Amino acid sequence: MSPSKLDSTDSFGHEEASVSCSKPENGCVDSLSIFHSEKAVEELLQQTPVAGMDEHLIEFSEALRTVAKALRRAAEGKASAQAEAAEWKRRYELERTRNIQMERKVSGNNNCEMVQHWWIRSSLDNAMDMLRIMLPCLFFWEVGKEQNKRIAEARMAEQFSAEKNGDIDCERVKNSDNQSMLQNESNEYSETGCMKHGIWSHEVLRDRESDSNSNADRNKIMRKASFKLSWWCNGENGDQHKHDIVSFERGNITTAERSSKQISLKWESDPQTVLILTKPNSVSVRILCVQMVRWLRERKKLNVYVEPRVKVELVAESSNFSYVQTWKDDSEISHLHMKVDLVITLGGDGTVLWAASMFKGPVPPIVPFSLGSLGFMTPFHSEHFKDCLDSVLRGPISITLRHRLLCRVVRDAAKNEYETEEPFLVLNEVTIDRGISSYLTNLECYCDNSFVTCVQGDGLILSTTSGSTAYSLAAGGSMVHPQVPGILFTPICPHSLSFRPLILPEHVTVRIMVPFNSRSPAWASFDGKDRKLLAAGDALLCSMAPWPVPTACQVDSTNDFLRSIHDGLHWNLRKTQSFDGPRDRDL
Ligand SMILES: NC(=O)c1ccc[n+]([C@@H]2O[C@H](COP(=O)([O-])OP(=O)(O)OC[C@H]3O[C@@H](n4cnc5c(N)ncnc54)[C@H](O)[C@@H]3O)[C@@H](O)[C@H]2O)c1
Ligand SMILES: Nc1ncnc2c1ncn2[C@@H]1O[C@H](COP(=O)(O)OP(=O)(O)OP(=O)(O)O)[C@@H](O)[C@H]1O
Repeated sequence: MSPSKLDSTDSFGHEEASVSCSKPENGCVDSLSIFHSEKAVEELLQQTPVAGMDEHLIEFSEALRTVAKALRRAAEGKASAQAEAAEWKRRYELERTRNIQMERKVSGNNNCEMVQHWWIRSSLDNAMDMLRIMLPCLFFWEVGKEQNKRIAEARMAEQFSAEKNGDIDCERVKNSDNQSMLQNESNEYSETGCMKHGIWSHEVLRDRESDSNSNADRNKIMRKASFKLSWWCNGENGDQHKHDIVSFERGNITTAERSSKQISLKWESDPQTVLILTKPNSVSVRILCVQMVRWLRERKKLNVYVEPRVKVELVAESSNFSYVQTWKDDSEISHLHMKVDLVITLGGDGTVLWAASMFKGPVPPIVPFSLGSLGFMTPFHSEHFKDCLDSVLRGPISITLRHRLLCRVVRDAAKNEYETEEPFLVLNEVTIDRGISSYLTNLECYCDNSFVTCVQGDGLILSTTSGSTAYSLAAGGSMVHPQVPGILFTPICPHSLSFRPLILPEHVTVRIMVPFNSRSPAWASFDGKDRKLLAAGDALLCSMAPWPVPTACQVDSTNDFLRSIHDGLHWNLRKTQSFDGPRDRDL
C-alpha cells in the first residue's frame, strides 16, 4: 500500500485497517511498503486533530501504530531469513556442481579411495540438511501462528518418515569414512534426523571389511539396524506439545524441554552386528564370553566382533570360532561405529569406560553386564544373559544417555593450534593433580573466560554426572543423576576451608591453566588413564562433547541410578528407629 493511498483515509482510519490485510501475492508483506505504511500512519496521526476526540479514537490510533510497527518487524525478520536461505541455496548449488564433477572423476577410477566419495556425499547431505532446516524456518516467518507451526512440524515428520522409508535414503550413502570425527563436529548432525520428541538413526553403509575372508563381499552394502529414540516423563504423554522457553504472546515464561525425560530405544530394523568387549585376565569373563558368542551366532544369527586378544582366546578354545570378526590394526577401530549395532561389555565400570574410549565419535548402544565388584554403570546380571539380550534385541529398551567431556590440552607454545594435540573424550572425569610433585598444585580456573578461582591443593576434578559417583564423590562432590547435563567442579584436598564443589551448566567451556609462577607442573589424566604433563603456561580446555554414551537400563535411568547408589554405596543406610520410645505429644 502506498502512502498516497493512506492520505485518502478518512479521519477514523478505516482504510488503515487494510494495512494488515493487504498482502502481495506470495502471502507476505513487503518490508519497504510496510515501512512506508508505518511512516504514513505516523504522519496521519500527527495531522489528525486528536484534541476533542473521544477516548476510543485515541486508543484506536495507538493500536494502529502498534500494528504498523509489528508488521514492519515481521517483514524485516522474514527478509533476513529469506536472505539466509538464499545464501544456503547458493552454497548448496555451488557444492553440488563441484561434487558432481568430483564424483565423475572418482567413478572413473575404481582404485580411488571410497573415503573421498563418502565425504562428498556427506557434505551434500549437510547442505541438504541445512536447507531442510531453513525451509520450515521461513515457513514460520511467513505465517507466524501457532497453528501453522504444527503444520510445519507435520511436514518435517513426513519428510523424515519419507527418508525412513528409503525415499531419500537411497540417495544417502552416509557416515563418511572420515576418521577425524572430532575435527568435524557438524558430521554429528548429518548422521541423525532430529525430531521434537525423537531421533531416527538409519544409515546405509558401505562395509569395506565386512568379511576379511571374502574379497567378493568387500564392497557389499550393509545396512545398520535402524532405531528410533523417543523421550517421555512419568505419567506424561511423549507427544505432548513442546513449550518455548519464553512465550511472548501470552507474556508467560514457561520452561523448555525437561532434561530428566526417560529415553526409550526402539529398533526399526533388526540389529545384525554385535561387538563384545571383555575385561582382561578374568576366567569368569572368558567363560561367559564363549557362551555368549556361541548363543549370539547360533541362536540369533548375528555377526560378532571381538578384540584381537579375545579372538585369539576364542580360536584357542575351538577352531569353530573362526567366524568371529576382529580388526588387525587400531586405525580400524575408528570405523567400528559404522558397523556395530550394539556393544556388550563383560566386566565392571572400567570396561564400560574402556568401551566408551574406543569410540571417538558416535557410540552405539552399550549393554553392560556386571562382572566386577561395584558396577554403577553395569546393571545387567550375567546369569540371565540370554533373557536380557533377548529383550534388548527385541526392544524397546530404556537407555541412559551419558554425557561425555571433550578435553584438549593447549600448550603455551601452540596456543592457536588446537589440532596439534589429540583431544580426549571422558565418560567419568578429567583430573588435574600434582602427580609425583610434593608441592601444592596451583591452577587458575576460568569458566567461559570468567575467572572462577585458583586451586591450591592436590588438584581438581572436572567430572560428568556419570562420573559423579566415582573419583569426584570420593573428593566430596555431590552425586548427580547421570542424565543431568552439567560439569562437576570438585577440588581434591583444597588447602582452604571454604572451597566447596560446584556444578556448572552443560554449555560452558572450562579452562584450567598452570600459571607461570607455579612451583611445579601439573598432570592431567582422563578416566584414570593417559597421563599428560601440563607445564607452566599450558592449559586444559574442557566442554561437553556432542557424543554421549547410550547405555541400556535394567529398568530405567532413575531406577538404575538409585539402585546403584543403594546397593553399591549403601547410601543413607541406617537401621529404622523403633516405634516405641518418647514422643512429641504436644505438637
Ligand atoms: N579415590 C577414588 O575414588 C578414585 C581414585 C582414582 C580413580 N578413581 C576412579 O576410577 C575410575 C577408573 O576406573 P577403572 O575401573 O578404570 O579403575 P579401577 O579399576 O582402579 O577402579 C576404580 C573404581 O572406581 C569405580 N568406578 C568407575 N567408574 C565409576 C562410576 N562412574 N561410578 C561409580 N564408581 C565408578 C570402579 O567400579 C572401581 O571400583 C576413574 O575414572 C576414577 O573416577 C577413583
Ligand atoms: N577390554 C579391555 N582392554 C583393556 N583393558 C580393559 C578392558 N576392559 C577393562 N579394562 C581395564 O581393566 C580395568 C578393570 O576393569 P573393570 O573395572 O571393568 O573390572 P573390575 O576392576 O573387576 O571391576 P570393579 O571396578 O567394578 O571392581 C580397568 O582399568 C579397565 O580400564
